[in-house]
Amino acid sequence: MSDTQTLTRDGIDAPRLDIDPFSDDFLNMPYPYHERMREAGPVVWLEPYQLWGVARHEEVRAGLNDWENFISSAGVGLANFRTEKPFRPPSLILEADPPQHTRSRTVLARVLSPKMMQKVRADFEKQANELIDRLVEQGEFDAIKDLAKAYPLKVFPDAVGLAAEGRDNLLLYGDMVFNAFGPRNHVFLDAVGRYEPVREWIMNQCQRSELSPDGFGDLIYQAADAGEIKHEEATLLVRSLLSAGVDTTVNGIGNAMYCLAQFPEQYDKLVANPTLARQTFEEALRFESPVQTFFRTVNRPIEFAGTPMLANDKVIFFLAAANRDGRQWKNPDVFDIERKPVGHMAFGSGIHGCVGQAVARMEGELIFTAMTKRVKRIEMLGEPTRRLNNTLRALESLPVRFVPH
Ligand code: HEM
Ligand SMILES: O=C(O)c1ccc(-c2ccccn2)cc1
Repeated sequence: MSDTQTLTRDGIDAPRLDIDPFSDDFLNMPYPYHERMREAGPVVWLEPYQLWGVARHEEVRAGLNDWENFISSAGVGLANFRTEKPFRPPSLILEADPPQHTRSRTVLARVLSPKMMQKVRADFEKQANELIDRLVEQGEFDAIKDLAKAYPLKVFPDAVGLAAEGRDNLLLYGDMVFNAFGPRNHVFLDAVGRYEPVREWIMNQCQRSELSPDGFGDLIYQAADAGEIKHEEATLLVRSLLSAGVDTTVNGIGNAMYCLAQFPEQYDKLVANPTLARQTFEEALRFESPVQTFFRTVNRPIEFAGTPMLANDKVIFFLAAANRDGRQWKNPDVFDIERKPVGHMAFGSGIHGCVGQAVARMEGELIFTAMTKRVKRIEMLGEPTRRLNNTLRALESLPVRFVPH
């Protein structure tokens, strides 16, 4: 056995690939690797981590919709909670299966419903308009720090009912949460150093006493008052909002800004037809998916896409690969805001499909609508820099100029 060859399992009835989806090379530029995995077959065996990879749209969708064979309660990262201590107390919604998941989902689905969005839409719209006004005034700025981070960090914690102080901690926490789904590589270790000081702060913000009345957070505690869930469960569900509700939209908006800055003819189309704002955000989610991957754990011996799998096997679903699968999309590698990217996997699919997607879509729609009214052209002033994360596709900086109408 050469020291480079990893110890691998017999009986793998699928193409074996020596691809490490958490290497810097993969995280910096995943698309060639996605292509290799899609072309190798519907399911591949990734040698470095000894796990299954699914990269084609059809099989990603099918796997995420089969929650009984591909479970979440053993963790949706590399770690198997049946054999390893989770890095934090498991989420009562993400890292849960029915019936626990069902109770949590019912509460969060109500709090984050399109009906609730109508209640906060005016605030989100006012903040979007004021922010874009300021950035047009400023002219040159960093589209990540001054726009993609600034907007979600203002509107979402406001809606949750958080105090104004210390909100940058939400970015440190989100970076940690999404790194923790991956291996303990340098990306994770760098993040865990920054996370220690904020762990306690995050849990304090989830206490009912810290949340303003009738915000999203307080509404979760009201569900506990009504006996739907326990009060200690409400605290963890507020943590879910803080874990998943910021770093995701920051990168959804950040990646969309990069798409519009890279392809100015697409921005021209948006300016000519601002009703395409929502669809533009959707196409950016497909083309440059903020959430690239996550896992499931095989619950019992099964055959999936013709491949036998064993209980406790880990399966990684490449959402971003599914979103550029030529079996599903015409010209998948083209950013085209006139495409209707229905069926993309950026929000997942099935019972765990993103419960916050109405919030995310509203943030995207309002920011890009505000921009089209004021900004004639977005000019890139230099190359962006990337923030490597085990799960998220994220930019660190993107220097741009807004040219007003
Ligand atoms: C562009 C922004 C967003 C993206 C790309 C995104 C993506 C996703 C994905 C892929 C999942 C599925 C995870 C799985 O199947 O294991 C998910 C679940 C979830 N998302 Fe989002 N999300 C976004 C914004 C949000 C926001 C704004 C919130 C909160 C307000 C949120 C809260 C959640 C929660 C609580 C879950 C777990 C749902 C469940 O397990 O039933 N997300 N999200
Ligand atoms: O309930 C939580 O704490 C939580 C919920 C959702 C996520 C997540 C995971 C993968 C993709 C998108 N969102 C993370 C954390």
